[in-house]
Amino acid sequence: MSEEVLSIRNLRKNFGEKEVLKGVDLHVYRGQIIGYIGPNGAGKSTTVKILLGLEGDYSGEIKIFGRDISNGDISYKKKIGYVPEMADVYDNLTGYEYLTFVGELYGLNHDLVEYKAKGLMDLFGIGEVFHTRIASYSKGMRQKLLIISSLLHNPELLFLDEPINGLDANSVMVFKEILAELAAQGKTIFYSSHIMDVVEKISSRIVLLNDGQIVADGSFAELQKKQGGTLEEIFNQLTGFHNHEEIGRRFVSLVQEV
Ligand SMILES: Nc1ncnc2c1ncn2[C@@H]1O[C@H](COP(=O)(O)OP(=O)(O)OP(=O)(O)O)[C@@H](O)[C@H]1O
Repeated sequence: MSEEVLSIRNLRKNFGEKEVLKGVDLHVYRGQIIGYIGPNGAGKSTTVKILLGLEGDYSGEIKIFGRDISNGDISYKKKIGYVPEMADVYDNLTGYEYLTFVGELYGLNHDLVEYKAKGLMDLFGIGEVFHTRIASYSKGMRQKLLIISSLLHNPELLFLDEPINGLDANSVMVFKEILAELAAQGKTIFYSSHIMDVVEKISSRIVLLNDGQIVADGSFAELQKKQGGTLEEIFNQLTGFHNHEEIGRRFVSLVQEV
């Protein structure tokens, strides 16, 4: 087994009275692409925020790169990249200004960041807006900028929350290649999404969180062997959801009441 990058033991988290994470155990190894899925409100973002040190007050043990993250040493964050589901980018900056700012925060030399930022924007098809203000970027362009900013410092561990939001079909193909190549280079990727067919294709391992607990953990082939069907069907079965047709009918029926 290759190097353990992330280890979570009996992770529990409450918001007030509500227990949101109910004893999560997870061990992630170098080069894995983890598809981290689950219903709305299952606790996926909460897990990721705790791992990133953005949310505290949890119980259990978390080790990243072999070190307990509660020990006050935050140097592990230098080797992490993060694409949040929703991010405020600085609209008044240009792509160039934003990326060089982020790169320099990571301690990279200005010329190197500028070179990488321009090259990565060119490759992602947005090079022509390098010196244009972000305020005028389309949704997909902003998303590409976020992806690039998460990778400038060549992180070992990447957290991606709905990273393909707004990306067109061609860009999604490029992005899938980028993920496969990063994993082949030994990077570890934690990928949260509700787009099941993409998760099914890109993940080397799928972890399904339901109501604060892991209810499935394995490759798509392994899950399919146990449950059968597509990942969407496996998701429906394991989260006990069978009444979409009835809900859809009742929803439209209520819409029609005027
Ligand atoms: N800051 C907070 N204060 C109180 N409750 C919170 C807070 N953040 C999250 N929660 C609650 O914790 C639960 C898990 O939320 P979380 O955002 O982790 O879910 P998720 O699995 O990421 O959902 P989604 O798929 O909708 O993004 C929800 O019930 C949510 O209301």
